[in-house]
Amino acid sequence: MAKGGSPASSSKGPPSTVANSLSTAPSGFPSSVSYLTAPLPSPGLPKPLASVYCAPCPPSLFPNPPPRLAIKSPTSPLCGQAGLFNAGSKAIPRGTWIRDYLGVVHLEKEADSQSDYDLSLERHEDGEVVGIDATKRGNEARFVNDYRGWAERPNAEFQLRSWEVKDGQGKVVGVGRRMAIYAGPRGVEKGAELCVSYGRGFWRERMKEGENEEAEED
Ligand SMILES: C[S@@+](CC[C@H](N)C(=O)[O-])C[C@H]1O[C@@H](n2cnc3c(N)ncnc32)[C@H](O)[C@@H]1O
Repeated sequence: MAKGGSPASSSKGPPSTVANSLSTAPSGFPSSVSYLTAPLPSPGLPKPLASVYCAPCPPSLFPNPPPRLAIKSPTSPLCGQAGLFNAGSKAIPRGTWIRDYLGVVHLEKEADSQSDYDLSLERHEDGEVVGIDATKRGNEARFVNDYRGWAERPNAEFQLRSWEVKDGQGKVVGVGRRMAIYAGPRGVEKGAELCVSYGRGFWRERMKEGENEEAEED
């Protein structure tokens, strides 16, 4: 559902209130889903990958303070579902980091093909695809809907976010990577529902599943 990009950060950052304000679930977060503040590794995820994709992000390395969000009934006609809204007092400016997409990080062979909350984090040169699934554990990012069918265009986008942790001598002692939601080129208006593009591949798979189900019913 997501593609990569890569705003890397290494030293500059907002005040440490960022980590605190991300530590509690926003209003509307379902009690049936465990609220995460950092991704979790699946049982089969090799340790070197877990150290990159699941390490907590040092508070000083978040790109900006997290905008206020709410989970509510969506603008779109998605019956009984929820969407993610800008609940702040202003528009979210273009390029603002909004949230990391948190969930269980896994290899492709562990992917749940029925999941509505699984996205591709990164494809490695050896062909291995690392995914992240927020079905049972995640954060508010799991509620972002696709723009198709109800909005003219996405107002937000998925991008890969990377950081480096350095020691006192400037030597890199750790790296981290997350799939994150950023405000799109026109920003996100006050009160607006956030929407992204999941990518055509996501919907193509859905259509195939629908066709298979219909064929089974015939
Ligand atoms: C990551 S979840 C998004 C949050 C979801 N609305 C919820 O309430 O949990 C992805 C699922 O939302 C639904 N969805 C998101 N955007 C949609 C759209 N534009 N049209 C139809 N269904 C959509 C689909 O069922 C999709 O599998």
